[in-house]
Amino acid sequence: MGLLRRDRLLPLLLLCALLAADLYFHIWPEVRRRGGLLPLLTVRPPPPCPCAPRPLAVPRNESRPAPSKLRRLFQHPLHRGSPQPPPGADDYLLSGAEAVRSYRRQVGRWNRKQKLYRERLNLTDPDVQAAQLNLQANWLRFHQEISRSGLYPRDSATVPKLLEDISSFNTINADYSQDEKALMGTCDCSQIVKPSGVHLKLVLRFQDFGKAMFKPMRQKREEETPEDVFYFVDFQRHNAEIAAFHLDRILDFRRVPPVAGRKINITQEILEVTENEVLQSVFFISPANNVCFFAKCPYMCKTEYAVCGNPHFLEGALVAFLPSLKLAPRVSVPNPWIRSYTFTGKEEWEVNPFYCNMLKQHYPYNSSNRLLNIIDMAIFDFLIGNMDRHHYEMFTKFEEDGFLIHLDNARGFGKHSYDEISILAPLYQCCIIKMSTLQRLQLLALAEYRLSDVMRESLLQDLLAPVLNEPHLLALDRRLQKVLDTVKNCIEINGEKQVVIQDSFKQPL
Ligand SMILES: Nc1ncnc2c1ncn2[C@@H]1O[C@H](COP(=O)(O)OP(=O)(O)OP(=O)(O)O)[C@@H](O)[C@H]1O
Ligand SMILES: [Mn+2]
Repeated sequence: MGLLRRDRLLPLLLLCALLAADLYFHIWPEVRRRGGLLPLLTVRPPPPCPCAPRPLAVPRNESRPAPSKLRRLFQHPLHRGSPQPPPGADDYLLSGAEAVRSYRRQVGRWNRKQKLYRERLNLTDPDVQAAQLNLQANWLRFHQEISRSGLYPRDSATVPKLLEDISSFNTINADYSQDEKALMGTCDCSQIVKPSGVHLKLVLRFQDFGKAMFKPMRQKREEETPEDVFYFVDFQRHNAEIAAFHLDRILDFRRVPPVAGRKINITQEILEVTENEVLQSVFFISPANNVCFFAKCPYMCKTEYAVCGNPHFLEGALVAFLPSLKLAPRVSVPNPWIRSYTFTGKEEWEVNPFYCNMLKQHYPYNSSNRLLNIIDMAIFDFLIGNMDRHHYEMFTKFEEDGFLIHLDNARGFGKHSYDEISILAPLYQCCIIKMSTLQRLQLLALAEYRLSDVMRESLLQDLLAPVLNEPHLLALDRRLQKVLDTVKNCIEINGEKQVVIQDSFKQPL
């Protein structure tokens, strides 16, 4: 036998043949295409020619990212609005000291409860540490920065960090939300703004003691809501929650709490951290070996209402939690343009062409910014295609003229090929709009700041990008044009002075 045995020689020959084939079919054509071997080895710039024109100030560079339309939009004077005085102590939702005291007590209660729970189950994991309140935590800053002007300041440095936290932090607890507990009779219902329908949403608590509402994926981005589905039985869409937050920020409303998308390991981040036995009991393994959980509800608890990981990971939206109702009470107000939640019913606004005139006679729509705020909300809902705005919430601290909180946008972005014009009823029936809103909408209709472009760019920041598919993005431009046409119509009939309302004196900070 020589140095190479036959059984070793064969693979070696095969390798040589493969290398030769690669050389012949791939490398050599490339060498020829580039004009010989030399350029492959040394890529030298051509010598400068003294007679050549000087390069332009901004040389064309393929790798340079396109200039950010979003950044330019946020810097535009019309988008920024007129300068406002900085908020005073009374303009903030929370008193800093009181909030910290309350959260400290909450952390103390949590640690005591944890200790009892662990003792009861004889759990002796040495790694478990008591929770601490970090005064620099982004969720706490977010709460402290809520003011009369909105849920966060215009140039908030906290929001991007908070989004990062909720899209990456480990959870230390998972539970049903208070409104779902109310349905099951396990909490004080008087504290609940509105007991709600049963969906698969959960409240997750993170390692820094912050909380977020988790709304899991129920419908893929590419699916459109079928024509025959009523809006009130339509799915909740996690991507709609994310996109609505970005749109709200682009419109500078700042009335939607920060939302981030994320893939959650439902076994580790929910099942293994929850102490709620009911929640533990709704987990199961599907025939395809995926971990799933279903909605626990008083009437229909079927596996058809389940969501599943793949096998553990499930996409969802995480909505940053607002301060508790105890710390910052909120009221829930029925939307005057509420829809009938039956198959055949009609509400008064649908049959009475003078509905707005009638409404304007009555508190609170007779003497405040409230009607203008409702119209902002209608424009927002029309853009996202949300017909499910039955109520809106407000912080009681900010009284009549406070901003409306646009919670729950999960029924938006259902149909991209259809525009539900009746969502704009508040606008075309009242024919008024805030000047600041109109100016921002007009900016977003210009090619330099096109709404679909800034939305596409903004949504790229999310882990679940692309959050919206192209048809939904393009629908935004089409709908924006319809809003502007509606305003134009109003102006033609009533005159600009009647329609476009200077709101800067009341415009939040
Ligand atoms: N980010 C949040 N922070 C604090 N509370 C919240 C938050 N999001 C929602 N809630 C509370 O939970 C309630 C239900 O939330 P949401 O509407 O998003 O869920 P839902 O399952 O669609 O409920 P519904 O059937 O009432 O529409 C809200 O009315 C609100 O009081
Ligand atoms: Mn809802």
